[in-house]
Amino acid sequence: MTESVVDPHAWRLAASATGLLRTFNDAEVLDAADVHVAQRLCELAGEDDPAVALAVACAVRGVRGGSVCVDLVGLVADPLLSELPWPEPEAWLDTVEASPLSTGETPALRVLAAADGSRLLYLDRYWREEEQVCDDLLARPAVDDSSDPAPDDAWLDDALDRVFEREGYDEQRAAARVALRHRTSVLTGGPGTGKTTAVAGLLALLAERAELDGSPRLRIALAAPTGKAAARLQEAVQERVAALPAADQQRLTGLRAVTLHRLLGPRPDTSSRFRHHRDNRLPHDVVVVDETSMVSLTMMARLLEAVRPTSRLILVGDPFQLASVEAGAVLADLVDARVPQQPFGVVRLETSHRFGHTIGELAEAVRSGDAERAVALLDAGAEGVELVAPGDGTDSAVRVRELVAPHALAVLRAAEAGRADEALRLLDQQRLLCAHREGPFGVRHWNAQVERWLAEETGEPLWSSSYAGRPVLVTANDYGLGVHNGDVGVVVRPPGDRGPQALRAAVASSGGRLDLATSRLSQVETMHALTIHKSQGSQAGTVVVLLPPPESRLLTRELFYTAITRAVERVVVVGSPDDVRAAVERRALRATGLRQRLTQRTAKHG
Ligand SMILES: Nc1ncnc2c1ncn2[C@@H]1O[C@H](COP(=O)(O)OP(=O)(O)OP(=O)(O)O)[C@@H](O)[C@H]1O
Repeated sequence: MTESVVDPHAWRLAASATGLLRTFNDAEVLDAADVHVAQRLCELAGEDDPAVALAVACAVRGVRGGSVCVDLVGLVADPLLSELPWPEPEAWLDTVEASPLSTGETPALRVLAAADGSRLLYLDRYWREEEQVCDDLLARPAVDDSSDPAPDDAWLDDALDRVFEREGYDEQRAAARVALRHRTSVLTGGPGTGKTTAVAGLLALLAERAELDGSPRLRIALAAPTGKAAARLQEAVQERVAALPAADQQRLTGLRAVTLHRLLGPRPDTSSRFRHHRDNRLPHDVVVVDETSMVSLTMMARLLEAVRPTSRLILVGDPFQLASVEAGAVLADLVDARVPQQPFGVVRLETSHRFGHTIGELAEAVRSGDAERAVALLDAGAEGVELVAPGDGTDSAVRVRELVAPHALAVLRAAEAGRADEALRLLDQQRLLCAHREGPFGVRHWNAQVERWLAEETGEPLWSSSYAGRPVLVTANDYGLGVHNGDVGVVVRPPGDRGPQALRAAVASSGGRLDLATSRLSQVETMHALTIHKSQGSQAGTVVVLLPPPESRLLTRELFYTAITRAVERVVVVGSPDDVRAAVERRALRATGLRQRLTQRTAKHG
């Protein structure tokens, strides 16, 4: 074994940092990148006050963590950071507001004075994008102000009964009524609450309404932030549409889902602008966006400027799941904004139709932050949930092996025998999820561990990194091959062929099973274990979640909720009750000002 000679923290140290920036960089509150951006901006504006440089660095740090702004007063009050020599926050903000960085012709810093008296500090780009999202949302007319006829009640009752079964679909019927009344609607709900079913029914109603009005056939866009999510949306919508009466199916033929990037039209010269924008709007009458929690502020700004004000925009998602990789939490902001004038409709579907009762209760306890209830449910070990805690009589590692190794072995046996469909089906029966990539609780460690177990069980070492039975996760879209980032597959030995070159990859793509030479799939990772982030949007029969110890800052309530809600039938949490409590109590909250802006602006005009 060779020791790593690279200090993992070295890249975080900014050699040029002095004074306050140095202190905060040494304390690992600021990264080298935060320091460098702050130094550069201050230099350009001729600002030499170290407190202003610290404020800029904190704003950059916020964006790195997914926030679009920073509440300096809240940051100073953070008990974990209380040892640091913070400036007095209110005076600090006054200094920042008076700085040439804020007062210049093209200010780099902006401060939003919220109605609750707080002041939020922004880098200019995010301030403008948030302002634009707020403006564009409020500029979209509510349906009642348009020339559309209000949906006639008698027609609507009949139509709702036709597209949603009479029994058990009241939530969806109510959601469709709200969405029909608004140009912009936000349709939220946890996993399996029937959001896609509601969307399919709603589209059928809109298509029929257009026909009754003598309008041309509706142009409908279906989009999602990632290729995988778009593929799932298409599959789910097609499935739900196929369950509608024939006339509705006719009106909704040929629906295709694409990524938001594709919808907006990528441009070869820039990755931040698109072919469709304010002066070249999208042609669609209805735009449905799924997995909206994963849409960043920047992407939402691009979308809203491209959608025609008169078209319908339906934003679908679960605001409690992980937010976008880039900064912003637009869906959560829209749901939480207290907007008196209702410029958009917000509906939440509550009843999950996917998983067992106890998983639903556990998910709800985690979502609402009730750590003791979550621990009690897991401890009771009722139908569908199990806690594997250290020191409860069984060795956790033994229990994890009991759960994981037979499943990996079953996949391997099917793959060795060339039974690709069976191997893929088995793969979806179970997932091992980790919060981390590296370290003893990380994906890399557990992938190697499962491979060791497989070698022990079969008595044959796995000589190569590609072997029959290797589960793989596709990590990049390849439109030529028809695979998407997030698709899963298994390496399979074709029946009767023992040659080492013969291995094929069976991939479960949205268009069905693909059979590819393993050499053509370059962007894949072994998937005996998967990060919770990458599992977002997928499901498995049983989910085994490995909790890191409480001091891990990665495992948050939102991450834990996402992990649990991947399970259809059973959740096994491996960790102590204290690990569970720590996960439920730690929030991945993002600072944004959109809800304040929306509330303030609608109150002003109300
Ligand atoms: N009201 C209902 N009564 C019974 N089953 C329903 C109802 N609504 C939806 N379902 C079923 O529940 C499952 C999940 O529905 P759907 O895919 O519409 O949910 P979703 O919220 O879009 O899920 P996802 O978590 O994938 O976003 C489907 O099998 C669907 O047929």
